[in-house]
Amino acid sequence: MTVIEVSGLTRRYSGGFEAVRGISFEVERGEMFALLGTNGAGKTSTVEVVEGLSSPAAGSVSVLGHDPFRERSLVRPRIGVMLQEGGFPPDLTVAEATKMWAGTLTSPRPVDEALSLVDLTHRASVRVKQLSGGERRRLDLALALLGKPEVLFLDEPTTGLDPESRRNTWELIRALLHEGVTVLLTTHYLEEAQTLADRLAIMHRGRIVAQGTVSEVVDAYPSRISFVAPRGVALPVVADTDAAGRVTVRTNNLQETLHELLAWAHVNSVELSGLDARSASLEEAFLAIAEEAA
Ligand SMILES: Nc1ncnc2c1ncn2[C@@H]1O[C@H](COP(=O)(O)OP(=O)(O)OP(=O)(O)O)[C@@H](O)[C@H]1O
Repeated sequence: MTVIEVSGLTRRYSGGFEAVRGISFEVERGEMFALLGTNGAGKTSTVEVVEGLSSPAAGSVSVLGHDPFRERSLVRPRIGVMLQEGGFPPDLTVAEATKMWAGTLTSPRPVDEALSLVDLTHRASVRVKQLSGGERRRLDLALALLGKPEVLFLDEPTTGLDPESRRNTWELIRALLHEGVTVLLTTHYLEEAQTLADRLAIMHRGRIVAQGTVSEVVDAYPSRISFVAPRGVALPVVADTDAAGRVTVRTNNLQETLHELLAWAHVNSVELSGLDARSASLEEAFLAIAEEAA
């Protein structure tokens, strides 16, 4: 079932600037779709329209089968938005802020449950202003989850989190996806998208310049094999060697090239020290795409 459908979406600001220029993507139930892009690419401008905060200048958006702007009252209770800085009176405690937010919802989770999901139970009686940056981010997530949303909008959900909290948040998001929650993620943190997203789109200047599963996007970029070989040996493959003698081979067929190299090293008794072979990362693909697009 398609939960989010964006077709030919264009968003224009007063003054005529087109921040989003005819983009299309779909997100299925229980799937995470990540919107990535350079600064000013149009991610926030897109997400705001999908959340129903603004109407498109052209094209259409559907969330859970409804127009999120014109039928906002039907869509809003079923979505959760993780805001950047919830904007609560800083003197409220964590429990009070959560309770206050719960008061605006029709059938919220119990406050204790929402806080426990994000590991903030032990901080329930602390004032919001006394939380660390990472704890505040987790409170923002608790508030987004309070209404048991079917669709969750996450904007940089793990910024400022320490590695353990980040892992825990990823686990929580995975569990939500498993339960069938649909997630639209925007992030600059490419490892997060690579780890969690089923599919993603990379935006640049209002357009989608690459879209697909992580491997579809990444596979278009060469894998890399590197090692240090004894000086003077003639390698069986095309390679670059840096001043320190480290050899880098780029290939579109990692398995084949690696096999060829290892067979050659074996037959010729050549030691490839510090051997490392890896597919392109999402970060490398992103940088290459951003460079090409610019
Ligand atoms: N209210 C506005 N009026 C006019 N232009 C705007 C407005 N809001 C955003 N823009 C412009 O629209 C473009 C897209 O901005 P947007 O915030 O959607 O990008 P983004 O991809 O979310 O960027 P970032 O990664 O920096 O958060 C930018 O050029 C921005 O300056």
